[in-house]
Amino acid sequence: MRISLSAAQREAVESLGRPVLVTAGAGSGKTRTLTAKIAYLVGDLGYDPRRILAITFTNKAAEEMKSRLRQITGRPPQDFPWVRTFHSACFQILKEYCEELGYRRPLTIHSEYQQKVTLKKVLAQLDLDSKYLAPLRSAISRAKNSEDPRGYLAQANRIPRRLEALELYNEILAQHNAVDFDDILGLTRDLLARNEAVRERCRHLFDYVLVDEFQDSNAVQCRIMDLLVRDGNLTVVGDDYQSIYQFRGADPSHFIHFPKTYPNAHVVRLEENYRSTRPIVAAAEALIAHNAHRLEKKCFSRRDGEPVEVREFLSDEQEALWVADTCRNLHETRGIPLDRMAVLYRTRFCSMVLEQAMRRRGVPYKMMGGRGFFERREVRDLNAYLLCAVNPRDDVSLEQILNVPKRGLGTGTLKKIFAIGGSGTPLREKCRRALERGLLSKKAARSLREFLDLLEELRGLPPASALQRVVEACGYEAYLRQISTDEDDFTARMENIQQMLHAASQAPDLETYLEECALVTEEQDDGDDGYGVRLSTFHGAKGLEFEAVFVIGLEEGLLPHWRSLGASPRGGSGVGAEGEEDAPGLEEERRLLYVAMTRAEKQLYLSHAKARKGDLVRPSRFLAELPEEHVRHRSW
Ligand SMILES: Nc1ncnc2c1ncn2[C@@H]1O[C@H](COP(=O)(O)OP(=O)(O)OP(=O)(O)O)[C@@H](O)[C@H]1O
Repeated sequence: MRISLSAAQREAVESLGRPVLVTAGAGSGKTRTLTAKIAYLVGDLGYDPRRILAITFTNKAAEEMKSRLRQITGRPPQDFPWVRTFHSACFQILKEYCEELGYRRPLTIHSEYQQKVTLKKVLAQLDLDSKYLAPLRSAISRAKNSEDPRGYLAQANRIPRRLEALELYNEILAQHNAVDFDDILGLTRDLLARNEAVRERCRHLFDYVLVDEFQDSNAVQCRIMDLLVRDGNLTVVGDDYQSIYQFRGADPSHFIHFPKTYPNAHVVRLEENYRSTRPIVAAAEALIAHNAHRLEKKCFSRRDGEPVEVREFLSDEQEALWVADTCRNLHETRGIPLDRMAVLYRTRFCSMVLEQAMRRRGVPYKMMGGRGFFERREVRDLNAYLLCAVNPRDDVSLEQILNVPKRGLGTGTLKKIFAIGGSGTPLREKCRRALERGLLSKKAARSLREFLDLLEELRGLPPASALQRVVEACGYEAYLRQISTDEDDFTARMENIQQMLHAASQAPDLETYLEECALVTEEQDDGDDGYGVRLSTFHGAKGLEFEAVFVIGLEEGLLPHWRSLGASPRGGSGVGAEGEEDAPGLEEERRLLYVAMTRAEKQLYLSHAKARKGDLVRPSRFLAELPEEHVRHRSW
């Protein structure tokens, strides 16, 4: 099968022999072009698909790309082992060479939960208030994604003793023979940069490198890419207008300066938008033109359509009811399926009023980006058993399940166990010593012995059997009944376990299963399934498209968000006269609105209320930047 391509898309596909930068607008077929290029390399030019590294933004996008490649080339997904996210690709390298960095095999990845538990311990050891947990976690994450982590952290002066905290945190990770999500990139960069033999071996793994969503790459990712590419065999694709992860360290300047970094680069522009109508594209273009930092391109659409509608409401409740009514109306009068409509908002709290309105009006809806699957309690608990089986030094996981479900190890018993040995003694060892020394009651000792034996037994089992064994041996179902709020909650949790069993049955061994879990932990659950209007944050809607889109809450303080401007919640102190605001922050907020607007194919509604959460608010300044000829204003 061949994909039909425009002349510009074909130019991007067939350009070889030097680095290619595809700078493209929203809905211009970026992913389509990248997939077509891989198919071209493999099908037309005879490249070995196993030697093509193609980086996607999410694991889901990697799966979609492989399934698309199967349709086009007829080759199964396992023929494309290097279609992966940056983290997943780097972890393949890191786990192979981890001994060079002083780790043992298997190297494990600490999840968000494990990271938080460890950081709480760090704060306690340094006598720091627990209020520093969130700021410390994000500062460490950003530091690890920068070129100079200690230098970066030194500036985060809101957090006392932060450099010591970083050191202690890294020490604990090393004791657990684990890395965190951000280390995966930083350590791979260090490995490739400092170890010439490893670098050469890794560079010769790939004949061609492609990167999707390049605008959201950070400094470390760009450096890794640079270290892996040979002979200019590189194509990056992206849209700097859609860079919305600066708060996480992404830096669109790598994209913007690509032609400077690679002076022989071939730049291809994809400017035709195949998704949205002309008024939508024109409105989004006019908005983004207010950003000073961007690569020039002229996006257009050939499809006619209705103007973008801007609505004003008295309150957020009124806005939400109108959205619910209009969704129903669009469904009944125009036949638009509810799951082809989306309501998008800047921050999560906006969804509460919306959900109430949807329920009142009986409009089915589906929240996107809820708690990630792997962060749910039952999933976390059961995986912790497997983590302990694989890594006897994973104290965080062991502590988590030592008495879950309850196995008669009371607080007194646990205290005795924890007191054995020094802080460097692994918890598993402490448990063993407690048994040897006969410190526990008969009942507690029997229970602990059974628990440790179970962990040993799990080691040798295939992943699905290991999970099943934990559920049975620990009476996990009965435990879930106790903690579930009602029958529906219990059923949902049991379904999650079924889902885990299915995922586990696809993995060849425990290590691979756990690695895959850890690598998707950071991704949001996208709520693909189920019928109903999609409710999502702007960030969660990245890459998606809907026939009708409602962008709500276009008010100062919410968009641009006060935090992005360095202001206070009510817009008071912090922001001075115009020009004093944080310009990069403001530009990122504008890009966020650009992303939200360009999700719409045919209908786009932008709305704001005069009062939100009971506070009086002003319309967003971005509304005044939209072109009058493509906008229709309506008030309540
Ligand atoms: N040459 C083409 N002919 C017809 N339709 C196309 C063409 N290229 C892309 N499309 C369609 O345009 C829509 C947008 O494509 P795609 O999702 O790949 O764009 P994108 O650039 O990744 O979008 P965004 O960055 O906004 O998420 C899709 O529905 C796709 O099928």
